[in-house]
Amino acid sequence: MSGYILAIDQGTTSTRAIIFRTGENGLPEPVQTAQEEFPQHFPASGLVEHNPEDLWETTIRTCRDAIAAAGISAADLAGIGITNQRETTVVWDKNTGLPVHNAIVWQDRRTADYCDSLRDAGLEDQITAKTGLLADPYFSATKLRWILENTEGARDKAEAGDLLFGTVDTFLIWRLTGGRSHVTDATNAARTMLYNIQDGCWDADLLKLFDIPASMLPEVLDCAADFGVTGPHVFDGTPVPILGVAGDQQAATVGQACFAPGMMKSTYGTGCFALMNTGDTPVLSENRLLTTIAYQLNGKPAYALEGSIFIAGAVVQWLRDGLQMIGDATEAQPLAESADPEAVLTFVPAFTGLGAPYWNAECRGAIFGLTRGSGPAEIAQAALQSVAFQTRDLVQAMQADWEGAGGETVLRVDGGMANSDWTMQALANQLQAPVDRPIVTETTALGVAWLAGMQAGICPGPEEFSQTWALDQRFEPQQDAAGADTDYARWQDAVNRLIT
Ligand SMILES: Nc1ncnc2c1ncn2[C@@H]1O[C@H](COP(=O)(O)OP(=O)(O)O)[C@@H](O)[C@H]1O
Ligand SMILES: O=P(O)(O)OC[C@H](O)CO
Repeated sequence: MSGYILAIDQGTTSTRAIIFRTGENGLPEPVQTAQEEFPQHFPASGLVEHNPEDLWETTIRTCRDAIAAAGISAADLAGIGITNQRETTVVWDKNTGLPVHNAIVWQDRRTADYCDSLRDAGLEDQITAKTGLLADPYFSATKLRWILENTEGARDKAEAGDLLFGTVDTFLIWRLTGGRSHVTDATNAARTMLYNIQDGCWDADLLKLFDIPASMLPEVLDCAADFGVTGPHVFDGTPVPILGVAGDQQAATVGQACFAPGMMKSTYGTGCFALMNTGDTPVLSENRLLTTIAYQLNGKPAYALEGSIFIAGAVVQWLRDGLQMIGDATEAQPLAESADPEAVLTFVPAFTGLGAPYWNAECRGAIFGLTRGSGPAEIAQAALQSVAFQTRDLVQAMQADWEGAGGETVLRVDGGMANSDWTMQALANQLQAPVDRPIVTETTALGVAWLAGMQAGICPGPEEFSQTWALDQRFEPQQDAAGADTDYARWQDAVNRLIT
């Protein structure tokens, strides 16, 4: 059966709407994309906010633009899939529909001191056992608590049942359905630090710990489910069902067809997120990785180990916007290739601290080894190489954590920065393992389009879908292991200097 699916990918720096057409083989193929960047707000060092109205308006505009550009109408859509930047926290008044504060973005570190106090009080182990996460400002719970504590009148309104909480998927669905659906999926819930991934429910102890009224929380559904139907305000009166939802990194895991335990993907967008499927058992990390839900179908969660790096493509954005060394992200690679081969700069892009496996919220970025000869090319090369070193940190931690990660590791890559061949080659060199880039690198949107298509009955099940995954290019290691280790030791030394 064929049909059209609209995938909404609400990311950290831009919103995309992509129309997929599902052909006879069941593979949703992208036919049109509309994309809009929106403003980032940095009220102070380490603070990152989005205006929720920007998230909503770019969503609506890109959806309408993509539908028009594809030459179809909303009535042709079998369903909508939504994937989103995770953890970012929105609180709104259910009576007015208006947010009470800007969205606090996943990168925001304002609750670092509070997280330190949780650790000092010995509460991190309990949090990890229940949620698979660490006591870090990254996750929604402490951001939500901060909004209730610091926004005038919010606590009282929340206690009275007037405020709703959501990650970005939930906020968009609430708006799309005209306030009729207050829902999320298990993958987004798993990033809040309020959801018990072992028991599959909001955790009463954690709600008490963070002082969050249960009435604020959305209902948690599978990734392929009936999330609601768009109201008449969205597509000129045509109702379209929302049938698939997953956090963007989990959607990419699905889009990369990492359905078997041991399969791993890494997505290079603003940050970098590596997820390894560990099957139906949550593997608790001993190396400061996260345990999360990769996807949940028919009430059954598949778990993953996750390594989260806060700055990957964002380092290229900094070369472009901060240093104005390049005019476009695609110029980073040719610039890096022109670097002096003898230069050994080491760039630790800890602009908002370091994520896995270090979890240091206070440290900030640094470039080591600068000489009079260091210029834009050498800095660009070190910036791209930092992504390879950070991924090696994660992959090594996964291998140490779980025996299922042994054997030959093949990393499937995607996201904007995966388009840089130089970076992907540096990655294969550091991992001493192949790196596979698929033809469709819009895996995030693909994953959620497939989830929605499966729920609509126009896409096949996981097995058939995984057979449609197609390789664009495999990067094999070209550097010997000793050389790669020497480079990596330089990185480790640089990180140690920053965090000790
Ligand atoms: N050819 C390229 N080389 C290096 N970095 C790139 C390239 N193309 C895109 N990027 C980087 O990838 C990121 C965009 O990727 P994308 O997957 O759209 O991210 P997000 O969903 O986080 O907004 C940007 O940070 C950009 O700097
Ligand atoms: O917007 P992205 O693609 O950088 O993804 C953000 C992550 O979901 C944050 O956990």
